[in-house]
Amino acid sequence: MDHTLIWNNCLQTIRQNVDPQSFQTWFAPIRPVALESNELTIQVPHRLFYEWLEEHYIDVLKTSLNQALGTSGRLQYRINPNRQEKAASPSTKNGKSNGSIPGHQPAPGNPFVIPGVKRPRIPSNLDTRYTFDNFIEGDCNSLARNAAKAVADNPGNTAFNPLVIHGNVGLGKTHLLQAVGNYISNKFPEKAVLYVSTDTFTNQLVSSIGSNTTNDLVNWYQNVDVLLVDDIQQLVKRKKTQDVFFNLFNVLRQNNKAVVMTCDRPIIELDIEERLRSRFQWGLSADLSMPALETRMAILNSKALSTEVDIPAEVAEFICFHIQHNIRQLEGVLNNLVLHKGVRGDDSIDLKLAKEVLKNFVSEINKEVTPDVIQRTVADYYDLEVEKLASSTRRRHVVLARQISMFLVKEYTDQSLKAIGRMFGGRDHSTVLYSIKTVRDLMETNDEIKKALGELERKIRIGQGDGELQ
Ligand SMILES: Nc1ncnc2c1ncn2[C@@H]1O[C@H](COP(=O)(O)OP(=O)(O)OP(=O)(O)O)[C@@H](O)[C@H]1O
Repeated sequence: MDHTLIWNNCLQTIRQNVDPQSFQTWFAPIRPVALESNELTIQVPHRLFYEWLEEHYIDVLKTSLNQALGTSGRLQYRINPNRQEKAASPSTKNGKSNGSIPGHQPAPGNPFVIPGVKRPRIPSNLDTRYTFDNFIEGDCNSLARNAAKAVADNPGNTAFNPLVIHGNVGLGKTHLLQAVGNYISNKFPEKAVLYVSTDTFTNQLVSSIGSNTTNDLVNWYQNVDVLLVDDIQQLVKRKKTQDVFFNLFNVLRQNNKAVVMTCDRPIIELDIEERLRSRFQWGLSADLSMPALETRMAILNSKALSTEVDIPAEVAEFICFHIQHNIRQLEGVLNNLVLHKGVRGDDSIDLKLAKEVLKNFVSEINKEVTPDVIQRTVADYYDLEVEKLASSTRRRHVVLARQISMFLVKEYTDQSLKAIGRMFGGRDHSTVLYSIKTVRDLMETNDEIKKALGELERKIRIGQGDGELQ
């Protein structure tokens, strides 16, 4: 029997077992090429295609083969050599021509091209404003920043792949992701870099399913050397996107293509298929946490410099004291300051203006010194999470920060010893008393502590916009 006849018999069985769209997408492009000793060889357009078949249609393929060739029938895949060559050819990489060549399959369509608009290159979708040079480094981000730079220096050849950068809203994930792309685009112009949000990828997938071009979509993505995917938390609840992304990710990784992704939570907390999660965990996961006061001030100053505005140090400190959780908000304050300054027709940015602007960003600018303000100031000063102050940790620098906080709360507020104990993790009043005495003694004997307390008291007053600033 001839291979075409056998494959047509297989197709009949398959047609009865899969929906018409899947049949069209995954079986119509297959070509039978040989039949030898009960082994049928079929040609598939590309490697991902074959992996997809193995993953999703192995049972139906087996059944159809059993029916056509008996239980001893075997299946062999061959990847279309024309298609492979074409995918790797520089002309496709640069996206020069998507037109069909006689005897060849047409190159996969560029999913970023809006119909009717000619886009000759793979568009990297990069925003050139985001670079490593203008990313301010601090303890909060140094692992992520250094890992991103390592990928940028040596794309696809780092010890870890993928790199996942995770962190809360507005802490610089997209900035770093884009910085990787911009750096590589400059240093290795021959590399095809692509930045895509998970939402865009999903939309492309949905529209490709509608037009039966999913193969083209995944094939096109395989031409990318560096794939930068933003906001992978958007994969949650999108089963089909997870499936396609899983296969694409495998192919890219097998081919030493660099993959960098961002996520708003650690991968372990991402509710996605286990196989995908474990793939993501192969690489390095680096988090971005909230920058300490000094780093926030450095970021604000750097943004102010690039906007050519001058913010006095005390005003910057006042702003950064209040904007703690989101650098995007810090930029928002800066933009508003510039705007108000223009409207006022005055050149200076002072504390009064900063207070006015800040009212739109924080619910309350503290009028009085509260225990909360003190705790935040001390935690910031010692570069600790504020929760640590109420924890049971006995680490020396945490204990010192806790004792100083208790001392300051007693000095600046009318809270009782019992109430202070409660706010520091349910400690009893004698512990509070002991802490206060310890700090008093240290102030007498230890210059460093004395200096730290002076600085902390200054910060607490600045936090209120009080003290020597007015
Ligand atoms: N360390 C930093 N140095 C300089 N700019 C920073 C830094 N961190 C954040 N930014 C700036 O803060 C803004 C918000 O950053 P970005 O958009 O990268 O946040 P994100 O973590 O991706 O937020 P989202 O979760 O909302 O997508 C950007 O304009 C970015 O330039």
